[in-house]
Amino acid sequence: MPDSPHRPTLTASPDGALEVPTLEAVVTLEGGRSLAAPLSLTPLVIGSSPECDLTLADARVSRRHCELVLTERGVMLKDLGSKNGTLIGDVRIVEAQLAPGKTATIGAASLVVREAGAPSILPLSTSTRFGDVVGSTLPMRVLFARLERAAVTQETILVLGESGTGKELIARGIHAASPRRDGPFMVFDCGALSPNLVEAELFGYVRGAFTGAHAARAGLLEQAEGGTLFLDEIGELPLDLQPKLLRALESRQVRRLGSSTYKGFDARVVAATHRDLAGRVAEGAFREDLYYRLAVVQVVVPPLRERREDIPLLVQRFLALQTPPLSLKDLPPGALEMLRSHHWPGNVRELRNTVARLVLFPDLGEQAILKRPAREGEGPRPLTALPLREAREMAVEQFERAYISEKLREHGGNVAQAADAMGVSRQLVYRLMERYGLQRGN
Ligand SMILES: Nc1ncnc2c1ncn2[C@@H]1O[C@H](COP(=O)(O)OP(=O)(O)OP(=O)(O)O)[C@@H](O)[C@H]1O
Repeated sequence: MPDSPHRPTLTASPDGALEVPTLEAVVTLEGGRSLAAPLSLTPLVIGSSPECDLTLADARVSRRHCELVLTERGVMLKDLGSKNGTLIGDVRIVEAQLAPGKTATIGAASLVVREAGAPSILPLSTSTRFGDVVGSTLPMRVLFARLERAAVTQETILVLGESGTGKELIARGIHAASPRRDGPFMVFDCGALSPNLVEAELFGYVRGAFTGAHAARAGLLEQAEGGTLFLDEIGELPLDLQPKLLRALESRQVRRLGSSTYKGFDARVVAATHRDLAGRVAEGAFREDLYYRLAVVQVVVPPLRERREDIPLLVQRFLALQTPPLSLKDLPPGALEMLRSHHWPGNVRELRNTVARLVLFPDLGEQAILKRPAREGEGPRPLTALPLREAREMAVEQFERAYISEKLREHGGNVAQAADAMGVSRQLVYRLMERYGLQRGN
């Protein structure tokens, strides 16, 4: 099929559906052989690693070299920090539009996008929110439509997306939109505890099951009876516990630690991770059978930089939550533009914190975005200007940042030792370091 003369983008039809052009990425290798893969709303990763969507056996191609994704702005090509770069013409790009017919170069291979059939139609939510999750861009409304349908069922849902994109908020939204809304909503971070504690926490134990088990205790699967259990960072679940969780999900029964009998439970599981779980399966770090069991419905939350048009709506929401409620006109001049143009590696969480800082310190300007420890004088007094929930979250963040920095310093930057001293897993420390922009030497 010939390349379309127009730029292929996503278009919403008046009846609330999204028309998605059917496109494929075609890579032509040095010897003339070509490989093709379909493009969708989720990124297509190209690289030399076998877990990529398109694998190129070329020494000049990095393991995860670049990715292509269909957006409202057209097909976007993004370099993933490759060693030898992704080029359009002679220009090494970080992120650029790849119009049909234009050629990009990766190692010795060329990459083009072409139409591969009639457009398909995806359901699109008519709402710009799902629970407390707000978003008006097309990928978010496609996501909301899937969530609306899946929430009312009993199916397990796997939520994928970078840190701070709102995965936990989505899980809360699923619970609130489900027939289980009057039951409990419980959260468990699979990477926060040491492996033996994870098992006791999830499955429970009988009295005397281990030293310190003075009384029997129900695990979270039982505690979430009639409600929803949100398993955050499921990718960190220790490998040896994975068959046990799979068995529990399939049989709807748990066996407490130290017990020989199984007991039924009635909790719906929503799991999330910021990791590429399929990649973890390929590496052997996550069991394939559990992955498929969890991903009965799989949704991907796009990073904020891929839906910048949502920024004003999100900012509006965070301002409206202030006491007294504020609006966009209360922001310092130029602030919205500055917020729109930032890259947001910490996604919506970083945006929310930046808005809170701008409200507290309107003179900060661009500095409001910088990740830095709180300055002298940015203590408890101004936090009272925020609503309780946000003030509490900011206080916790300030505390965690200072606490982790201090522990890392005490242990000469050794994450394993610092994690031991804090009584948490190494993965959690790495995650928090990433969240707060901390380095071992900070
Ligand atoms: N679309 C959204 N609308 C409104 N608030 C949002 C949205 N997305 C995220 N937030 C807010 O951003 C913050 C981070 O969201 P959340 O904790 O759900 O992210 P996450 O993806 O689970 O992060 P992590 O992977 O680090 O656990 C929360 O305060 C949440 O309320």
